[in-house]
Amino acid sequence: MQIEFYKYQGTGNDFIIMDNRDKRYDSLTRQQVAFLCDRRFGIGADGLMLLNTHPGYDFEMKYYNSDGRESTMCGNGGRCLTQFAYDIGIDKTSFSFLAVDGPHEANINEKVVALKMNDVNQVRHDHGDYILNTGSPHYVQFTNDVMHLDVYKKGKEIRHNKEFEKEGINVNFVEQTELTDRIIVRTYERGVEDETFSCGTGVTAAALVSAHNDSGFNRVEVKTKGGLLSVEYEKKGDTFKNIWLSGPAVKVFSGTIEID
Ligand SMILES: N[C@@H](CCC[C@H](N)C(=O)O)C(=O)O
Repeated sequence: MQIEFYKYQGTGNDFIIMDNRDKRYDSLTRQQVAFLCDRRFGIGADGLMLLNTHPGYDFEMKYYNSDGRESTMCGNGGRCLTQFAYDIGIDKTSFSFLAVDGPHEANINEKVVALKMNDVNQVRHDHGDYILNTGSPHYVQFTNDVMHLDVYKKGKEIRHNKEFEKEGINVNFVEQTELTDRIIVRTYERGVEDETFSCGTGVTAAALVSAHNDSGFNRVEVKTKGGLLSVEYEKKGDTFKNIWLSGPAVKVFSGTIEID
């Protein structure tokens, strides 16, 4: 089968995207997705997305991790897919799309793609660390000197501990900088089973638990290995709403590939 693909990245979190409005890629197998995402034998990416149609929405997002399995919400993926929708002619600046965790809004403004995330109503406190779901499950641990941390080793340990082994969890290491509204985040992603350059739902989780205003509006700037994102939200206790994740989403290249 010949595949027409597009490669996008959002702060270095990279994705293969396929236009599936005519359903031609409906029967992709787990092995085929894993092959396409393989950085040596395939195209190479952290994940793969199909842009599907869905009544009442501009499009539907289907997301697979690089291990070939369909997974939960991907924040950078949602931002890249919105830019892709615009690039293929869905000519809007405000989109509404359906993802695995429900409806999302997204806006494009001067090369910044902003994605509205679902409200978060629960944060679990775990020995000074945090566990929360921002569309995907996240573990957040604060640390010093995050750029020198062995994220692969430490992230893998937490992801595979008894509690998380079966479902998996994404693990974020966060450094609070001297500026109250700026943090640095590095993430070990389940399903990639490695550190990625950025993780949108992870950055969101880290920004929520880094609030500098406990009752009201917050804006947190987040530095990742692949660039800068920002997260805006309203906080009341452990509930968060009007959460917007914003940053660049860029087309890298497109092409065709033959797969068995
Ligand atoms: N890179 C993503 C998260 C993708 C899903 C994650 N690997 C999982 O399976 O939970 C993002 O930008 O949010």
